Amino acid sequence: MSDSIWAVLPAAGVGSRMQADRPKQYLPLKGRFLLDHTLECVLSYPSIEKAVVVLSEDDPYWPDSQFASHSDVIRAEGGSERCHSVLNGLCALEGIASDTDWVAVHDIARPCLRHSDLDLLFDGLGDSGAILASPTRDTMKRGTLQADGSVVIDHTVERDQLWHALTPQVFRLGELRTALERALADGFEVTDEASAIEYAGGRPRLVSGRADNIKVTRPEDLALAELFLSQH
Ligand SMILES: Nc1ccn([C@@H]2O[C@H](COP(=O)(O)OP(=O)(O)OP(=O)(O)O)[C@@H](O)[C@H]2O)c(=O)n1
Ligand SMILES: C[C@](O)(CO)[C@H](O)COP(=O)(O)O
Repeated sequence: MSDSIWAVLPAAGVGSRMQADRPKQYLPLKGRFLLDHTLECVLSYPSIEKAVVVLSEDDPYWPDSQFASHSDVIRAEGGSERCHSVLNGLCALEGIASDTDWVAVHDIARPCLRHSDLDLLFDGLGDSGAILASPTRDTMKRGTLQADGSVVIDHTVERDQLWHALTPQVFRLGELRTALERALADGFEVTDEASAIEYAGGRPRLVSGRADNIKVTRPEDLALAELFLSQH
């Protein structure tokens, strides 16, 4: 790829679903912070120039990261939701990166990413960018919440071409920043970068990636991440 590639790593979440005593990105995983595994993968990928790590303003753990003083790490301040943190991260690249450069947004909470998947992703970029994704393996149901708090099946979702959106998600820096700003200004809910690009009329590609590129979200995910990392 001729254009430069930059990374933005949203890492300002509180990890409430993890029910831990600290944000999940700072939980121990194979002898180091979970986020240090993610940073090692991203910063060791030759084509990535620098990584913007988006941290909570009051993050007390970061100075103990192995990458706290790394020369290819740029810090940015997190926002109230993931999309705001990502936008802050994109803005931190202004004056450093060109609007036509590629930016790869990757959840810090996905430590099992492999370089082989990054190769596939960057080789598979379309004009509107691309995201790593994994085809659903299970029958998918749409539920309806009942008055008594139970959930009943409303219908079975057509499974053909149904994918789990993963990260990294890769777009042109200026295009993504503009799409995010517009979606947020319009009050459109943005849970991943592709949804903002879609809202702006873009049609990002889905690049099939490994299903073990999990986002550590719930307590049981940590042991799974440890198993997957042991297979690297
Ligand atoms: N305001 C926020 C919220 C989330 N994130 C980051 O976005 C990624 C995906 O979000 P998620 O898995 O939901 O993390 P949390 O928001 O921390 O988890 P929870 O929803 O359980 O609180 C994580 O790397 C998280 O650190 C962020 O940078 N800024
Ligand atoms: C970006 C993402 O990881 C793609 O699946 C997901 O949307 C993040 O959602 P979260 O609720 O912020 O974890």
